[in-house]
This record gives sequence, structure tokens and C-alpha cells, in this order.
Amino acid sequence: MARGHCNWLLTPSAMGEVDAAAAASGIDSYGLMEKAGQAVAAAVLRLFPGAERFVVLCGPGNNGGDGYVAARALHETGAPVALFHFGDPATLKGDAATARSRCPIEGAPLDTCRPAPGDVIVDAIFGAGLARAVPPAVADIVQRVDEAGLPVVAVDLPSGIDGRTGVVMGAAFRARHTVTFMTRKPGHLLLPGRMHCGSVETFDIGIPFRLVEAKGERLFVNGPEAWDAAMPQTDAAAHKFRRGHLTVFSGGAAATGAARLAAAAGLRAGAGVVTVASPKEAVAANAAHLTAVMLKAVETESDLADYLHDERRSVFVLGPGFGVGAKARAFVTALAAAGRRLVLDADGITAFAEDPQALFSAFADSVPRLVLTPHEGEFARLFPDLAADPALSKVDRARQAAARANAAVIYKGADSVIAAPDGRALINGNAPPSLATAGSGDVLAGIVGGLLAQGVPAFEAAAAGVWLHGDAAQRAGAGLTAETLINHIDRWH
Ligand SMILES: NC(=O)C1=CN([C@@H]2O[C@H](COP(=O)(O)OP(=O)(O)OC[C@H]3O[C@@H](n4cnc5c(N)ncnc54)[C@H](OP(=O)(O)O)[C@@H]3O)[C@@H](O)[C@H]2O)[C@@H](O)CC1
Ligand SMILES: Nc1ncnc2c1ncn2[C@@H]1O[C@H](COP(=O)(O)OP(=O)(O)O)[C@@H](O)[C@H]1O
Ligand SMILES: [K+]
Repeated sequence: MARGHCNWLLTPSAMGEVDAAAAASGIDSYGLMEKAGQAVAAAVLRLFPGAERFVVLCGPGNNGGDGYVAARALHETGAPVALFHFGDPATLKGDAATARSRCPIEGAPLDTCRPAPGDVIVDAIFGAGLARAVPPAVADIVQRVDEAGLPVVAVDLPSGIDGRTGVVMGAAFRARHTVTFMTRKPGHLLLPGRMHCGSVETFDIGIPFRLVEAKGERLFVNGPEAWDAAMPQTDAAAHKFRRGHLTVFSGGAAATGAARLAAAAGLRAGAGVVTVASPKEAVAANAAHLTAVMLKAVETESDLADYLHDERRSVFVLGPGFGVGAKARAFVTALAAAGRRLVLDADGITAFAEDPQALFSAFADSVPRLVLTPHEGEFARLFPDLAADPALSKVDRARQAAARANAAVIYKGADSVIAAPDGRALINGNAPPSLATAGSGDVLAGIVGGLLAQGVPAFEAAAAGVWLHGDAAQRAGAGLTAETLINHIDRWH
């Protein structure tokens, strides 16, 4: 799936297994800690050459061990360094004990730490091993550093962030920069963790990548490596019908804009032909605003059956502005029975809130041909048990939802997760906050529909759609609206 390694993600427990495999293969584990700590010191010096004092906070495990190495390396440059430890450092074990024994700085208990202006904080209290909410002494120093507005460089993860879920466990540092090792962890991308990490640097401490790959969990940062090979190629002989036909259902006369946004986005994403299928009462409103996009009156289930006689009408977007109710359910059921591919968004999702299983059963039969695009609220309507389970990360939720629905799921948000029924999952990282604007979800549904129409499989279409949406938003700039966003969608090839 991945050509490079920079898009790999490992959970902390998988990283622990990689660590163990590295040790079992004869790699010197203290050597890894030494490289990790040195990388942290280098980052700190690079980013804060004018610091008056480096304050290194060391925890009771290997994250603390990295801190002792970093403190020694900073001290060796002649910089002023103060060290504070959480817990009794005499109880440190293994590599962390070695790192402490080689560090010439006498530490003091964490509760005696008084951060001062000019300090740069190196946070090595907890990393991958954070197991529960941080204790009061740690919450207290987090608060004091925050109040003093001091810059923090986090080792592996800001202490308090759960690397698997991105959740804040009681309290967490807000780092300016985070240095992590070998691969990023989900908590670096998932909210709120992402907001606590600052810039993230992934440092290769020299574990052979085959060991990382062996523990891989089919989880990556969303990017072209994940879907490039599945994207359509436009050749000189391209004919509009070979580039697929996308149909977007319009809502009633007062709710037509959302469908037109999706339709225009589908065209920009490369669909050869796009039609808005509209209730009769909305045909005039739609006609007044459509040019390249075609228009057809499709009012009843019987109209839809007629419309589906043309097999080229193979891909549909249903939901934006459509209205919640029996008509949405009947149309979706008809599309499923006719073997069509569907992006189900917004009202289309909500229409199944009382009987999600009816939706899942309709698409259970085949290679995934449904893409669901719920935001948080819509997700909870279709998958209330998954949404309410605090043990699940956003990745877990999206994966289980995808398996249950036999659909590619885009669980939207600033940290959209894309998941396939077979367990593949991606976390998106390129979407700017300017996307939080009315209609931007309609544009996303249209892009995904446009890609499906060109024959891209559901998961790849979903993932590429999310990425192209974020990419367009970056070009559209901070003042984007859903309309201007569409003008910045680029075809991939
Ligand atoms: N990956 C790699 O290849 C490499 C990784 N390296 C580094 O190792 C780090 C992982 O080390 P780690 O496993 O020792 O875990 P770490 O984060 O130090 O915490 C564990 C300690 O904290 C304690 N503890 C936990 N939660 C607590 C709480 N709420 N309140 C109080 N205590 C709590 C826990 O105690 P326990 O839960 O057992 O009671 C245990 O003592 C990783 O982040 C990276 O920096 C590098 O050295 C190079 C190679
Ligand atoms: N703060 C944010 N940062 C990045 N992307 C965001 C943010 N908020 C929303 N988005 C993205 O914008 C889109 C909004 O979709 P949706 O919630 O359906 O809104 P609407 O119904 O207004 O179109 C989704 O693709 C979502 O991932
Ligand atoms: K840390």
C-alpha cells in the first residue's frame, strides 16, 4: 500500500512490539534510547538556540530515559540545564536507569519545579506507556507551564495524550514541537491530540523497517500513496461516457443548492457526465443555475425505475438537501437493488437512523459499493453503540462501522478517518479549518461521487476524495466558501 514510510502509523502497543522485536533481533536497546534522546536535544537546540535555560522533566519509564539522554546532551553543549523527575528515580529500570546513571545533572522532584521566563521545557514524563489519567503533580506542572506560556518540546508524545486515541488523559502539555520515533502514532493526528503536538518530527532511530512493517496495522496517514494506483488515467481517446456518469439527487424547491454543489464538484473531480435528478417542483430552480451539469425530473419511485433503465447511470449521490424520510429510504433501497454505487451523505444517512440495519442489509451482498460520509452527529445516528463506547478510538469506530455496513466510511471532522470493511484505515491530515463552512460536506460527497463514476473502488475514492477536498481548500485560502472551493478541485492525473 505504501511506497514511502513517512505515512505509516503505529499504535503505542504495536510500537512496543516493534521495540521488543528489535531487542530480540540483537539490536542494542540502550543505543535506540541514546539516539532518541540525542534527536530531542538536537531539535531543542535547533528550535530554541536562545533559551536561557532548558528544563527537562523526566518520568518513571523509558520516556524519562530519553529525557535523561537529552539532558546530558544539552548539558554537554554548555547550555544551562535543570532536571526534574516525577517519581523516585532510584526505581528506574533497564535502559532508563542506564540513561540516568550517565547523566551528570542532579535532578529534583517535579513538585519543586518553578518554570521561569526564558525557560524551554523538555517534556519526557510519559510517552507511549501512559496508562491512565495523569497524577495531580503532572496536571499541576502542565497548568503552570501553560500559564507561563513557555515553549514545550515533547518527547514522543505530549505527556497526557493517549497515543492510540489522541484523547487527553486528565491534562496534557501543549507542545510547540514533538519528536517521535520511527513512525507517528494515531494520537499525533487524531483530535484533540493533534492540537497538543505542535509540529511533529519523526526521527529514525535505526530500527530496521521490516520490523515496523511486520507489526503494521494497515493504518496510514491519508495521502496519494494510499490510492494513486487506483485513480483514473485520462488518455487521448477518453470519451465522456468512459469517464462515467454521476447522478446527484436534488431536494425540493427550497433545498436545491446542496445538490448543485455536489454535482459541480463531481464534474470538477473528473466525472464525464453529471446529472441533477430533481423533483418536478425544483426543476425550474435547478435549471436556472445549471449549465454543464444536466437536469432530469425524477420525482417518484417509478420515475427512478425508468431512470435506472440506462445502465450507464451507475453512480449516485443522495443526501445533500434531500430531506429525511421514506422517500430517501425507498430511493436508496432501489439503488441498492439495482446494483448501483452510492455516496450516502447528510439527510440520506439520517433517514436510516431508526433502522440502520435496513441500510446495511441492502448493501451487504457485494464488493463495497456504498460510501458513507457521516460527521460526528450523523455517525452517532447510524452507529449509536460505537459512538458511545469510550474505549474506542475514532479509527476503531470507523473500522467497525465500515465492517458493519460493508461500506467505505468517511468519519468526518478536522481529523477525518477513512475506513474499509477489510480493516484498512487512514487518518487525514491535510484539511484546513476553513473547511468548516456550510456546504463543504456537499462538495466532498460530489468529489467522491465523481471518482466512483470513473471506476475508482469505494475505499480509494473515499480516501482520495477527502485528500483532494483538503488540497483544494488549501489553495482556496482562508476565505473559502463551498462555491469557491469547487473551483480549486484538481483532477489527479
Ligand atoms: N519505541 C521505541 O522504539 C523506543 C521508545 N523509546 C521511548 O520509550 C517510551 C515508552 O516507554 P515506556 O513503555 O516505559 O512508557 P513511558 O511512557 O515512559 O511510561 C511508562 C511509565 O509511566 C508509568 N505511568 C503510566 N501512566 C501513568 C500515570 N497516569 N500516572 C503515573 N504513572 C504512570 C508507568 O507505570 P505503571 O503503569 O507501570 O504503574 C511506567 O512506569 C516512548 O514513549 C519513547 O519515548 C525510546 O527510548 C527509544 C526506543
Ligand atoms: N475544523 C476543520 N478542519 C478541517 N476540516 C474540517 C473542519 N471542520 C469540518 N471540516 C471538514 O469539512 C466538511 C464539513 O462537512 P459537513 O460537516 O457535512 O458540513 P456541511 O453540512 O456544512 O457541508 C467535512 O469534510 C469535514 O471533514
Ligand atoms: K512526553
